[in-house]
Amino acid sequence: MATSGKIKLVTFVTGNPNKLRELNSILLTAGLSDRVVNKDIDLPELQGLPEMVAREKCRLAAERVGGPVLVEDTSLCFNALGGLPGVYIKWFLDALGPDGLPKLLAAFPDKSAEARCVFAYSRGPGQEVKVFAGVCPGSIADKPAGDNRFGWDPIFKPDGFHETFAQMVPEVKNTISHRAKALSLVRDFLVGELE
Ligand SMILES: O=c1nc[nH]c2c1ncn2[C@H]1C[C@H](O)[C@@H](COP(=O)(O)OP(=O)(O)OP(=O)(O)O)O1
Ligand SMILES: [Mg+2]
Repeated sequence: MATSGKIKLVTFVTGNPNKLRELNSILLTAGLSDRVVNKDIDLPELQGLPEMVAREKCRLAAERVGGPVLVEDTSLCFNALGGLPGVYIKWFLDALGPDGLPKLLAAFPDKSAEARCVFAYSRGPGQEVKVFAGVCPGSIADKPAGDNRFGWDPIFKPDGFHETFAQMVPEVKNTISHRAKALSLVRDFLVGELE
């Protein structure tokens, strides 16, 4: 376990292959994708504020892996609902599906929303946890549109675009998304952290 100096590899702990694919393509352009390896460990997720969820996930991942880890937690916040479903989006999506989510906003004229991504990094068990957040403002479409490959992508339209994330080519999503914004901070940090 590295406690000082530089590290060789970081383990990105996630069970979500779509997150992994996006991370790899975003970090590839920075020449860092071969320094991040994946492990699918089912970690318990404390619920609460997004940053705390990511920090706790990271602390547990570091204990399980015994070395440098990266995790992330993603939220989808509907402004008319005071930020809900937020960190609970996974359970709302599982229960309602992408076509059920817009119905939560049926009674509200305000369809605005924010996609939020918080990455958390630690060098190992008991080590400091650093967080990197990215936000993408947008709105919730009335109906799903596009490729139904990744979560709520078919109902989220980022501001400035007429398409949902699911209708975009990956290069565009990966330039403007919540994950891309958080990963640009992660990338700058990892450049100094990796040997
Ligand atoms: O860019 C995205 N576009 C569409 N959907 C997304 C995105 N990013 C996460 N999602 C979905 C996955 C999960 O239903 C929920 C977040 O929950 P979250 O706990 O962070 O993800 P997860 O459990 O799938 O993977 P992990 O093993 O990293 O915890 O939103
Ligand atoms: Mg999860």
